[in-house]
Amino acid sequence: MTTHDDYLRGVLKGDRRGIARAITLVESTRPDHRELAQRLLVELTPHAGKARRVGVSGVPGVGKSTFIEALGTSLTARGHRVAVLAVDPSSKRSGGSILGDKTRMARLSADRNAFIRPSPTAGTLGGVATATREAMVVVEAAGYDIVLVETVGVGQSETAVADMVDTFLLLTLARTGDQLQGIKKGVLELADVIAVNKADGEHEQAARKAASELAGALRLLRSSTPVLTCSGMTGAGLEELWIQVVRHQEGVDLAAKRSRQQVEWTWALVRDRLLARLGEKAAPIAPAIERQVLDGALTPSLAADRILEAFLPERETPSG
Ligand SMILES: Nc1nc2c(ncn2[C@@H]2O[C@H](COP(=O)(O)OP(=O)(O)OP(=O)(O)O)[C@@H](O)[C@H]2O)c(=O)[nH]1
Repeated sequence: MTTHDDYLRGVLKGDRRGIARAITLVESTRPDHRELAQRLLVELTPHAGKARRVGVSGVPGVGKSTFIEALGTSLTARGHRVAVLAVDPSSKRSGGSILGDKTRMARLSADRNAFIRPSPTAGTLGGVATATREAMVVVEAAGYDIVLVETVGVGQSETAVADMVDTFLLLTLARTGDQLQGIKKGVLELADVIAVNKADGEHEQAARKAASELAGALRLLRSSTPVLTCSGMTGAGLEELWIQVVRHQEGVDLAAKRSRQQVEWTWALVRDRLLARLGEKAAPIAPAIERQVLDGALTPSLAADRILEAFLPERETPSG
């Protein structure tokens, strides 16, 4: 049986197998594992926090794997240690699109200064995001000084990733017509740096034009988010892009941003767990109450009180 000290030593030694085992532990939902994981995280935390944390987002097909492989190898070539984590609540880990999948980043996964971990499969976004945040503590304590967190450009996972990184990078593609139309507005607000990817060969001109249009549109929105072009395939623009990432981090109060993220994360966990427990407690009475609402015997407001009464020992609900 692996003890607390084994996990701790494995991670601090920076040994890949030890890191992988510790991440498996923090991803586990078994109560005894959770307890061991939290003890481990408390001890690892003082060793963590020294990495640059960068989120990488973009719709499927934008070229994230190729991009991360190219950026990651250029960073390890400059002496960095790069960890790639992922948040993809839909991942099944058996075929299909699994973020952070090693087979999609063959060069980087063979690089001894890189560590790639696919998205945990815990199910809910909250669960997956929590496991990834905890994995970030593990890889940082193990000495990785750059953490790239990949996410799919769909659903709420981008917000979850933006909440755990210092800089959120949005990859997009050149499109004809209105550049903003193809990008969800909320995601634009999350982005600290935007890059029009696949700016190579015959696409290069279109990518440049798209980037300048997008920059113009952002200026109208009073945003100063830098917009660049790059190519994961040729490596063009990656150096300038990394300069912008570093510049962004130098321009914000990182300590304050991370403190805010920790507190927000705490409350997000409270909400998640409260809802989960409420769901468990309410499960036996829920069908009957729902039926009464549908029959008109209960108003939704009274029904909500009934459900909360099953959860709270005494009537402490804020409503009426
Ligand atoms: N021309 C060009 N093609 C690229 C570039 N990057 C990726 N591609 C191609 O675009 C397709 C998708 O690239 P992937 O790197 O797998 O990325 P993705 O589709 O975002 O996929 P996931 O990482 O699975 O989300 C592949 O056919 C790549 O060969 C690039 O910089 N230039």
